[in-house]
Amino acid sequence: MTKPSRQKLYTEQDRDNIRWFWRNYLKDKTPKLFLVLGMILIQGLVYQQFLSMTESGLRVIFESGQARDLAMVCVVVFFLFAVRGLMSYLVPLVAVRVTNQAVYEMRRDLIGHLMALDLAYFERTKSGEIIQRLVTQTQSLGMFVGMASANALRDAVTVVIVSGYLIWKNPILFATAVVVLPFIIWVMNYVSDRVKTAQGEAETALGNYMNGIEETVNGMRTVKIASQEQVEADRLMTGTGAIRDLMNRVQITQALVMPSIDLSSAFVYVLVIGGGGYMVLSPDFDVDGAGIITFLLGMVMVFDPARLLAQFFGTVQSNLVLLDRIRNLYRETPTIKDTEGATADFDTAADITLDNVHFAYDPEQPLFKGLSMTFGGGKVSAIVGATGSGKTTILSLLSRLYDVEGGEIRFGDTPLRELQVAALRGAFSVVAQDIVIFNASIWDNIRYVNPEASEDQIWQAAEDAEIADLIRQRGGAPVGPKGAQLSGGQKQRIAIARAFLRDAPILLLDEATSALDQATEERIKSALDRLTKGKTTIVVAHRLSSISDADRIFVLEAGQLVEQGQHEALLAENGLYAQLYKAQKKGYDGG
Ligand SMILES: Nc1ncnc2c1ncn2[C@@H]1O[C@H](COP(=O)(O)OP(=O)(O)OP(=O)(O)O)[C@@H](O)[C@H]1O
Repeated sequence: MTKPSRQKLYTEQDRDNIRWFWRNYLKDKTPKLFLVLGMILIQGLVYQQFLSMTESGLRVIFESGQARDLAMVCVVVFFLFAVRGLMSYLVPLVAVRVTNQAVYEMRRDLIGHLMALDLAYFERTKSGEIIQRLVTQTQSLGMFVGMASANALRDAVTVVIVSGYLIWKNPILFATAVVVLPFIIWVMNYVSDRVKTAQGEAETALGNYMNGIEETVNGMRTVKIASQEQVEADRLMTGTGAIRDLMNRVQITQALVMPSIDLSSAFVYVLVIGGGGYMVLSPDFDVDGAGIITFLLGMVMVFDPARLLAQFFGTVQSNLVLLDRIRNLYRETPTIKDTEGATADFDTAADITLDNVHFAYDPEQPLFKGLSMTFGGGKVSAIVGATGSGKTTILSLLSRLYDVEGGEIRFGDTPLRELQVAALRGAFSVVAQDIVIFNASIWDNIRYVNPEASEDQIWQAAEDAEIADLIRQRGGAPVGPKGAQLSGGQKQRIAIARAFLRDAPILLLDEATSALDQATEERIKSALDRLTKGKTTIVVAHRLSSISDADRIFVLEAGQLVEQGQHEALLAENGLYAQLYKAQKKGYDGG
């Protein structure tokens, strides 16, 4: 039976992550890092010189030398510490810039990478997790790399230089003093190991917690109407509790470091005083009182940085976890991107054909198993069908929010995959079901799709979408997060105004007028007719009366095209379309 293997402290993955971090965020800062290193070396040397001066000073005292010599020693010691003080100021000054620049670059790259990822990634990843990476994890990691590492390096240099000096002065005494080293190493290993596991769990818990906050805040309307405030509060509190327990675990484990070091230092001092005292008293050793006092002082100087260094190694593990989490995001790669030789040049007025298209969100439940249909260029096509039949998905496939898994979509003769993604999407105006409204003025919300548009063009788009009066009323007031201060119909009119303003050659209208009252819909319809003129338009609508004059109507049922044709012909066929139409008509007539 094999022993369960202990988690390795530095896995190959960690090493790879560190190399990646170095290459991307530190390598170009090498001159600054060398500057920091140089200043840190000076700090270490100051301690060594201080020890040597102290020993001389003590000898002056013990061996009743000149008071002038003593004054000289005092001046030099003061000067040495002034130099160390200056370095202590300059090191963070440089290190802070390195840190903040690294955080900035990390965030810049993460944002860039995030923007390139497929929509599918955002549909399966909790937003809390993304926020956490962009906000807290990058910050902590940057702080660690910049400040914490500079401090650790200073401590390490101090430990090495002062220890080196002590070994040179008295190797036997030094050897006696370091017998506690294996114990310290064991404690550090134990702590690091546990911290690493707990930190990983704590990060996950924190991500869930942030996500919970996001969901609750966004869903506050539903939460309140359903009187679920307590349930939501409890859910968040469960997350908070988990974080508290995990952070306790991390920090309590880390707290083991200090007492073990204190205890070890006590051991060391006793050994040095006992052993050193014996050496002074014994004629076999050439050691005097000044030498021993200086040695003890040296040990004190080593212990503090050693203790900080030990603590630092505790935090290395948690930061390796953070580094891996951030790196993980880069392991997500976009699949929807320009293929080699992709063209921006295609006939936007051509027929759009779905040829034997296969697609599944979930491999277990394929949605389209060989769907074929052609949307006439410059014509109005409508897609109807029961909810969940795949109407919106067709629109998403046309704009390559997802890729088809089989078959092909073509614009004229050009396959969709051979088009540059940006050029393809630039050819569409979309009024989607889930309208995204930003917390800015209505005006800015409309302009979003075409920042270059002139004031007149924006007013015209607003007039066409019947939202101009509201702009005049509200002025520049922001509309609340996600447009919370607007009605559903007002949001829809902003979306329609955007479509007017964008004026792209292909128009996708997904339930574009569903939230409007019949009177407004009628008014907007004539504007929409103007908008769709000469454009390839694809309309998804539940209200069949709104699409009855479409050039072609496609009827979908569970991902399959069951009927197609014009309104009158479909009614005459007396199939699914006729059934849906009659049912709706009966509903409207109140019969
Ligand atoms: N992002 C997604 N991830 C997984 N499944 C999805 C996703 N979007 C839609 N689906 C599923 O795919 C099917 C088709 O969805 P689609 O939105 O295309 O339907 P629809 O006909 O537009 O419906 P509705 O009329 O309700 O808007 C549904 O069963 C839906 O649950």
